[in-house]
Amino acid sequence: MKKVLIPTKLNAVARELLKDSGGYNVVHDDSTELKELAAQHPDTYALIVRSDKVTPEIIDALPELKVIVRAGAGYNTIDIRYARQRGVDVMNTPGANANAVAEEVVTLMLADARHVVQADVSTREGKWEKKTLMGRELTGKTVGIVGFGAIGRLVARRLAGFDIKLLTYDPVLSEDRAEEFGAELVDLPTLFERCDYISLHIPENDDTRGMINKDLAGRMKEGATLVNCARAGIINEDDLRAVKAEKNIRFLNDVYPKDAAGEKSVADIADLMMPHLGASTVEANYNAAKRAADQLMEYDEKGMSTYIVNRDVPEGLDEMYADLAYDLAHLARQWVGARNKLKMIETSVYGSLKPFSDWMIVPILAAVSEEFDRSMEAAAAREYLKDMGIDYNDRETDDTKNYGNTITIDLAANVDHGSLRRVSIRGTVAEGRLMISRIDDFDKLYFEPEGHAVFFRYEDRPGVLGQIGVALADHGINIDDVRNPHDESGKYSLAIMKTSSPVDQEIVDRIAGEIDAPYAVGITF
Ligand SMILES: NC(=O)c1ccc[n+]([C@@H]2O[C@H](COP(=O)([O-])OP(=O)(O)OC[C@H]3O[C@@H](n4cnc5c(N)ncnc54)[C@H](O)[C@@H]3O)[C@@H](O)[C@H]2O)c1
Ligand SMILES: O=C(O)CC[C@@H](O)C(=O)O
Repeated sequence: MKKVLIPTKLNAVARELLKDSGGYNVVHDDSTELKELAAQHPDTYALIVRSDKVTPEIIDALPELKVIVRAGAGYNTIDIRYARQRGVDVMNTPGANANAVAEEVVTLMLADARHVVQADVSTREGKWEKKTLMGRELTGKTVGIVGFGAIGRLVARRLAGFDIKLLTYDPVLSEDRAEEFGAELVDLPTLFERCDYISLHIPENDDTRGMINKDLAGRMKEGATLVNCARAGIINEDDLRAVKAEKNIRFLNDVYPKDAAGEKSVADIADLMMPHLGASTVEANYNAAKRAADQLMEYDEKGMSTYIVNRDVPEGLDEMYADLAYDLAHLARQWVGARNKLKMIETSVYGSLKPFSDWMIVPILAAVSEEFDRSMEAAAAREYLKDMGIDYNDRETDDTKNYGNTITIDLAANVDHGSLRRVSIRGTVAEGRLMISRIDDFDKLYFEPEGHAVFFRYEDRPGVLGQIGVALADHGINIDDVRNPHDESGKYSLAIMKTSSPVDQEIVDRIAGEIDAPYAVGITF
């Protein structure tokens, strides 16, 4: 029998279903540390967790481990890359607790608007504070939802009865799809400027960490409310602190860097705090537990699952080419504007990579969309593209061009006033290194996508490189490497500089303004 370890408070339905199937020996213990349990049960085959941290040490302590099931949505607590290295599949149960979170968001908004917590305390104290506890109504307000996935969409539906004006921002959402939910798709700054309530429903990852910064918080309306029932890391706490008092912002919070008792660093700026209770309803706990058990049994029956979030590259493909596709798409996404709505992806895959051209959409989509992970499947990627209204074309290629094993990725995204911004980037692997060989008309670049870099495309004239160098130096940024090719017409130049540290897009945009460069990107590979 396969041993399943459930080291967390999870509805007993998971344990019962697995036991009843006759194929599993289940250890369900929510009072012992995971580290200790791992030492006691080294023969564990499957681990079912909630927000428990699954580190390389835990994975190493379980040599028989084949699968980890996250009974929930966010899997930022699991080292999925290390799990892959160890041949361990990781699954989540997306959507199983979405309604619980959506209801928590509405609860927090209403509780704060009507001072429920203070009113209870003061009335119990014998006070009668009708004047100071004057509330506000949610009805008719403008609400912005950042991240229009399972939870974001449910928040929209649950709030519909309040006749709100709904705005949303999600880089992979089409206008039509947003409209189906009665939402207007806007860019992030607009959402922050126009909304009375803003609710965050995005995953925490390398791209979203610290995303809610001083610039965005500073755009909020006087007295507006920010709700975070997603992950703590997506808000730059100090930036929010800096603008909160000045703008009289309300901040309602469910999530923290660590899921544990003790002082909370946000306590001084949060107006309402919950101990990560978003998914903590009887119903959600049941749904997530049942889904975890069902998915595990289905995985064992079929030997695979569409819920795996850390799938590997296909057999026969050198993983470096998957990394190449990812890096090319990552740069292309910044080039067309990371926040602009993506409309089209086209690829040309040459040489021995051709058999994998279909699959390449996986790392490409992972690079351009936060919602997609490199471990997901190509079929899911195509489904996703359809859902998001993104055209995808894997072009016929002609090997007489002698491009060797190269990949070209073209992206197009909507910019302001409905026009499209396009870019075409080609790359290869040479001498065991990733190489970007072409960006639009700038050929033979042989630039290694590694570390931090800035790109400026401008009309060629003397002195521009110096200007960029001085501007970067003003911010304490050193230049490690410079390329400065001309395009085919000789009219435009591309300044590519590797830098000693990351360069904020804000600084890049400022320099771009100074040197009149319409295309300017700061990137970390
Ligand atoms: N408080 C809780 O208890 C609780 C419970 C469940 C989930 N969560 C958190 O909420 C997150 C969202 O959950 P979900 O089930 O809706 O996930 P989901 O994958 O269905 O939706 C996430 C959405 O965010 C969008 N997105 C990604 N990056 C973005 C960005 N930079 N800007 C705007 N949108 C972006 C994606 O395109 C996607 O549509 C989870 O990742 C998890 O961290 C918290
Ligand atoms: O399991 C929990 O209680 C929290 C889960 C939630 O944050 C999730 O990402 O699904």
